[in-house]
Amino acid sequence: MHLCLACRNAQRSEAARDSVLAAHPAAQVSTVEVDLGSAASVLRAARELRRRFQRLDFVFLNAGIMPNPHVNFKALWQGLLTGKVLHMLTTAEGIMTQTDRLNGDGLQEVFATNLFGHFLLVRQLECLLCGNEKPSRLIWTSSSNARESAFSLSDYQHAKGQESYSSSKYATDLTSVVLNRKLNEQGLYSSVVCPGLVMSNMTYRILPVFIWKLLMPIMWLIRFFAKTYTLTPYNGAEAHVWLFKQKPESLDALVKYHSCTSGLGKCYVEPRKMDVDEETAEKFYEKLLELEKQALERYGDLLDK
Ligand SMILES: NC(=O)C1=CN([C@@H]2O[C@H](COP(=O)(O)OP(=O)(O)OC[C@H]3O[C@@H](n4cnc5c(N)ncnc54)[C@H](OP(=O)(O)O)[C@@H]3O)[C@@H](O)[C@H]2O)C=CC1
Ligand SMILES: CC(C)CCC[C@@H](C)[C@H]1CC[C@H]2C3=CC[C@H]4[C@H](C)C(=O)CC[C@]4(C)[C@H]3CC[C@]12C
Repeated sequence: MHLCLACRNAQRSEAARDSVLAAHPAAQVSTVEVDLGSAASVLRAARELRRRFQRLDFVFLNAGIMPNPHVNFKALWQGLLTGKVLHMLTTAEGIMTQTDRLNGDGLQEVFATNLFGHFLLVRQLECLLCGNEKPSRLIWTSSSNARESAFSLSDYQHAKGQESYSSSKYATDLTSVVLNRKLNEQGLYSSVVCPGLVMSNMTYRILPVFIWKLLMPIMWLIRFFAKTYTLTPYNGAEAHVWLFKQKPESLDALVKYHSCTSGLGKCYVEPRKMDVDEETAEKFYEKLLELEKQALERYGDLLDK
C-alpha cells in the first residue's frame, strides 16, 4: 500500500509523513503539494499524480475552511431553553455565520476550497479512478452543518449569504450523489462523512483553546445525549476508517455516515439519510462542469499535451 499526502504546506506534510513512518516504518508514504483553493495548483498536483501513479484506490477529500466564524451567543442562549437544543448543539443551525471573500480565481473562497478544488481534482484524476480491476473510492468530509436552506442554485457559491460553510458542505453532499449516479458503472464510488464536533484548528478559530478546555467537562456530559460530540480527531475519523473497510456496493449513495462516540467513549458509525433533492443535484453538477470548463480554458497550459 502507498499513502500519498496531498497538502498545501510542505513542512506540515513532511511532519505528517514522519509521524506515519514512526508508527509504521515499512509504510510507503509520499507527499504532493496542493492548494485546494487554487485551480492552477490543483491542476498541477493532478498532473503530478497522473505522472506518479497508475491507479488510485481511495481518495480522502478532507480539506476545509471556515473563515471568520461568528457565534451568535444570544441565539445560542435562547436555543438552550427550547426543545431544539440538541439539534442546535450538533448542527449549529441558527447560531453560526461566516464572512467569505473572493480568491485569486475570482471564486468565493469557501466554495472554491471546500468543494470546487476537490471536484476539479477528482475530474482530473478520473483516469486513475475509473475502469480499474477493483472499484475505487472517494470519501468526502462533509458536515452535519450542511443545510439545504443555506444553499441556492442561483447563488451556489454563496456570495450573498453568511453561511458559506453550510452551503459548501451541502454542495459537497449534492456532488457526491451525482458522482455516484454517473460513475458507479465505471467502478468509482463516492461517500460523505461527518466527523462530528472535533477539536481541531477549525474549532480553535471559533473559540480560544482555553475556553474549549474549560468547556470540556460540559461537552463530555453533552456527549451522553449528543453522540456526534466525538471531540478528538481519532474519534472523528471513525466513519472514514469504517468506510475504508466496507464493500462500496453495500453503501447507500443518499446516506451520510456520521462518526459517533457514546457517553462512555465507545466509537461507532451512524448512517443518516441526507436531505438532498436529486434534481437540484443534477442542475448543480452542470454548473460545476461550466466552471470547470472556464478553469481549464484559463489554465490549459497545465494539462497534459
Ligand atoms: N472540526 C469539526 O468539528 C468538523 C470538521 N469538519 C470538516 O473536517 C475537515 C477537516 O477539518 P478540521 O480537521 O476540523 O480542521 P483543520 O482546520 O484542523 O484542518 C483543515 C485541513 O484542511 C487543510 N486545508 C485548508 N485549506 C486548504 C487548501 N486551500 N489547500 C489544501 N489544504 C487545505 C488544512 O491544511 P493546513 O494544515 O495547511 O492549514 C488542514 O489540514 C474539514 O473539511 C471540515 O469542514 C466537519 C465537521 C466538523
Ligand atoms: C458546547 C457548548 C457548551 C458551547 C459551544 C457553543 C458553540 C461554539 C458550538 C456549539 C455547536 C458547535 C458546532 C456544531 C457543528 C459543527 C459542524 C458539524 C462543523 O462542521 C464545524 C464546527 C461546528 C459548526 C461546531 C462549531 C462550534 C459550535 C457552534
